Amino acid sequence: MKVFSAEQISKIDTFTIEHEPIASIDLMERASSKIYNWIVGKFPSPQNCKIFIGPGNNGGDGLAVARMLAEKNYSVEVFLLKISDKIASDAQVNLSRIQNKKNLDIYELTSIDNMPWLFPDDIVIDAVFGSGLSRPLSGLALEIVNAINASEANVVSIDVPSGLMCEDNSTNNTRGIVQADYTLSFQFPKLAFLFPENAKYVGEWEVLPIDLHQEIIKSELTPYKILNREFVKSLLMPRKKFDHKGTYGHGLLISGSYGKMGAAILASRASLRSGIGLLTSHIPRLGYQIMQTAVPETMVSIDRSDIIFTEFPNLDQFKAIAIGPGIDKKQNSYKAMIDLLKEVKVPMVLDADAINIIGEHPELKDDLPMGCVFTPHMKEFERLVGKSKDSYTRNCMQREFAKEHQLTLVLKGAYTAICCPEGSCYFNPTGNPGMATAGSGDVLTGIILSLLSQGYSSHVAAIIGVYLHGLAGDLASVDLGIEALTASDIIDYLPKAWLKLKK
Ligand SMILES: NC(=O)C1=CN([C@@H]2O[C@H](COP(=O)(O)OP(=O)(O)OC[C@H]3O[C@@H](n4cnc5c(N)ncnc54)[C@H](OP(=O)(O)O)[C@@H]3O)[C@@H](O)[C@H]2O)[C@@H](O)CC1
Ligand SMILES: Nc1ncnc2c1ncn2[C@@H]1O[C@H](COP(=O)(O)OP(=O)(O)O)[C@@H](O)[C@H]1O
Ligand SMILES: [K+]
Repeated sequence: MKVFSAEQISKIDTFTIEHEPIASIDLMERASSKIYNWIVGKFPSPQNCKIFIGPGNNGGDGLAVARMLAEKNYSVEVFLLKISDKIASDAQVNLSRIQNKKNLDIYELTSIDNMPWLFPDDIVIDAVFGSGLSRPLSGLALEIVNAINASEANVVSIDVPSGLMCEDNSTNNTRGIVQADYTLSFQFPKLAFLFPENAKYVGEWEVLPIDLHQEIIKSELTPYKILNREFVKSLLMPRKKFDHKGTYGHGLLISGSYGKMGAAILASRASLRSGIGLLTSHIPRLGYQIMQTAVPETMVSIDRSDIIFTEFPNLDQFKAIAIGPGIDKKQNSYKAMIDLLKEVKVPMVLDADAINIIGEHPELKDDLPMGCVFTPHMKEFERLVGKSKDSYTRNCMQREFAKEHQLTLVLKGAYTAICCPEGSCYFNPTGNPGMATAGSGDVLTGIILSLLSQGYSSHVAAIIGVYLHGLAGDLASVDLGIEALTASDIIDYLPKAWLKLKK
């Protein structure tokens, strides 16, 4: 699913009106009826609805929803915010359509002193500002938003929580944004919904399709997309009857150190559960018996060091290499990394301490081989790329870094973002907070190594890997719950995740 900017959404809106064609008031009616249906589905018995209306088309939607709910015997109070002399023309039409309606009262809000009391079981519908917000809230709008946030009512925001910019909130007034329980976004999610600091404003969000014109949706370009199963499935390469293990490549996994052999085992097991032909796990000497016992399917390459990574085997035989899970960042490991980066000629995944080593020795960024995939979590990202004060800025830095160094940069978390060398950014919808547990990142590294070894290109391996990893976590959480989930469970559910992805 594409994620467009507010400016693009307005363009798509205009194109739809001209080319469907449909009158703008009828498009507003179509959009509003989707909101109405959702509200009636969520709150089926008629309740008190307090609807706050701004001067633009978002307010127009709120007025149309008010009429529909009143006709369904909900008790509706409409509050018109007097913050502008202008009112959008379709909003004006919808205002005239609710005059003298049964179950519906209209009030003008000229000052915060007229603010109604909001009861916990009220449904507050926030139709103050949508995608046309042009500046941070101030004055009456700000006071009303604060009063809504101070209440315990159920808050449903139409299209966007009022006060939230659709993309960049780096200079916004964060105290002037509605904290919705539910946000119902027309046709597409907004980029801002995918950033952690905005979760408290957006609440649970849903996309309501309103049949905007497919032609422009297809042709309009955006760097931002949210992954879905159909797209990820379309990237899979079929396995053929006469394929053999050589077909699916030989991967080298450099992982583990004293006290962190578990990372090596998790990554190795995940790799083998993701279709790799042959796997060699390079580990410090102390891990030999552990690895041979825990993961009999892998071959083992032993470092001369008992406890850390200091050397690597001949690389000629490997189709892809992963380095990082549990390796630590001792001086000799850093030295071995320098040599490794010089010698590698195949795609490579760098995770955990491999990223930290590069963060501490930025000159290594100039030696990165083609086709690298980096998989940092937030802290590792900061060490590699730098600090940022908000997620939008971080995402811009991420895209820039991927372009500058021609690599795939995966920033892990909820809605993991995968930035590709040519500038696109995919957000992953699978996964859950149960995966916020030790070792789950090691599992992802193993999966991506496996896909690279099978011949998937770097960004495709990252996309499939991240989606599959989250899907396995989701399937595991259905059976096991969130609290008890471990990284090993994610591996155990990879078979089911593959089946579900290919279904
Ligand atoms: N996507 C679609 O296809 C469809 C979209 N639809 C709906 O349209 C919505 C977008 O409508 P919209 O463009 O009229 O903008 P909206 O957010 O209502 O407000 C703009 C007004 O607010 C004002 N204003 C802005 N910031 C302000 C501030 N801080 N403080 C005070 N005032 C401020 C601004 O004034 P100005 O910036 O010019 O001073 C202008 O008057 C969209 O979210 C969705 O709900 C559906 O109806 C149909 C299909
Ligand atoms: N709340 C969440 N929602 C979705 N995925 C999550 C969530 N928390 C963590 N994850 C996923 O779990 C993995 C955690 O990786 P990481 O932090 O590197 O763990 P570790 O270092 O312990 O292996 C990432 O793939 C991340 O996307
Ligand atoms: K709104």
